[in-house]
Amino acid sequence: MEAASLSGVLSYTKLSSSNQCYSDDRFSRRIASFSRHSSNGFNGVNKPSSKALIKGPFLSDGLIQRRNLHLQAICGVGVYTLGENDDVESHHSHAMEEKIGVLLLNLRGPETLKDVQPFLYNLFADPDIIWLPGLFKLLQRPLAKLISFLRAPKSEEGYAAVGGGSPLRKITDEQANALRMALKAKNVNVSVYVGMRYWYPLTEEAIEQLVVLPLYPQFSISTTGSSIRVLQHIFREDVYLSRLPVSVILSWYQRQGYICSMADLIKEELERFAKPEEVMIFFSAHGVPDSYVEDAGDPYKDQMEECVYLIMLELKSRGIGNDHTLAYHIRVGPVQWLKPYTDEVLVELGQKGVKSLLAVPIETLEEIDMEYKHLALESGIENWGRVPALGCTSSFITDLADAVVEALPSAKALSASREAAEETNYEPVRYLVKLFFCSILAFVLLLLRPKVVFAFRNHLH
Ligand SMILES: C=CC1=C(C)c2cc3[nH]c(cc4nc(cc5[nH]c(cc1n2)c(C)c5CCC(=O)O)C(CCC(=O)O)=C4C)c(C)c3C=C
Ligand SMILES: [Fe+2]
Repeated sequence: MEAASLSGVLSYTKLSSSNQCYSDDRFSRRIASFSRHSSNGFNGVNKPSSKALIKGPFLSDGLIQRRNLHLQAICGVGVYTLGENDDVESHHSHAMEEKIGVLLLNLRGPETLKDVQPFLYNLFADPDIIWLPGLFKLLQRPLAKLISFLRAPKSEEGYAAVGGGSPLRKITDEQANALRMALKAKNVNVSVYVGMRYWYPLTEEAIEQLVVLPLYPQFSISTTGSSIRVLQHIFREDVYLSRLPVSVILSWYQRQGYICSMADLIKEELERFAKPEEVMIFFSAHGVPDSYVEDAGDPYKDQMEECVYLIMLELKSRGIGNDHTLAYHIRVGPVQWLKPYTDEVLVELGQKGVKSLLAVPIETLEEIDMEYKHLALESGIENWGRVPALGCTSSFITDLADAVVEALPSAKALSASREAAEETNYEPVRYLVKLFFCSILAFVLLLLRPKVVFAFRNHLH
């Protein structure tokens, strides 16, 4: 298992659809609601921290070298904590007796169609999602606005087809509850938090140790990485949090429990076909731009390929030797994304005479069923099946609970106090220069708007 401590849980706050102002780069504004599933059944929202972050509104990260360093720091093998202050004692003993919190990180999709554009804005305003070079970074927010408006109609169509909103929040809440129960069954009493907003209940409840569990099996800079980065900043702001022993589970795609649960689901769905042995197993994963992998060393592609290999190995050990393919969906903007692309592969498979196909989505993207099923059937595939999401499958949740227990001994304070962080990060002159350039560029962009809109529209649709 790969694990580390904090730094980005909050991008799930960032991706919140409910309030566009969270996209403001000040982390304090990103702290919105967060819900808790604890033994006493409380599930509430608290007011935001009054301790706003003092950092300048533009984060200084973004350079590829820095990203590489960041990745080196957080992609180690084994349970690893990101504590920056080596003086802080690591807590290896009595973990079970301490008051433990588990923080689940997941993307919070738009809950209604009205939320789609603000959700997209928050997503594109994230410097870990859209990387702009040099001074172009100053355009992040105006560009995010523009792209979100252009992309919104296509996204809305997708969400309208699945009931008008993302099911992720509900699924994550259910998983939180199931995980708490699974840990209780192992005699580990925890409070499980979802989303990571309003950090203060942790303080109020005197949580003594925290495990951060992103609900992404594979690590990517744009998901777990982004979240961890933001979380780390937030923790620096608070004396209590900066000392809290924390471990982060960076990825869990290779865990036996996850692999076996996926194999179980695939086997079950294969059996529904008239000739299971002739079915092509089609893994479809969310894409990332090529540059994430090529230039910044994002391990996502390698981890995805290894994950598919392990699932197929498990199936083979059960006597299932079907053909399989891995492709990537979601492309945004005029850059190369991981290939092969799901839509292209489906057409090719149909043309090659594949008649039966079982889609295995690695994330809960409902468009697999809508858009891609339609495309597959049009391309000559006759029998379509789809593996359901793992959701609260008990073998899967039990394995996540084991992952939490295994991560406990490695918890270590995040530390690096706010004062220290400010010294290194708060640069008022730099901030003012950026603000100045940003205003000019935003103004120019507004003047050019019709042309820019036209150019982007061609790429986005
Ligand atoms: C713009 C770039 C994007 C990157 C990079 C990216 C990485 C990434 N995302 C997920 C998981 C999910 N993404 C989801 C929706 C979604 N993602 C993007 C863009 C990027 N994602 C967009 C524009 C959207 C909205 C849908 C659309 O317009 O097509 C979802 C679905 C959430 C839901 O509402 O249910 C998930 C899950 C991963 C794992 C990842 C990097 C590996
Ligand atoms: Fe995405």
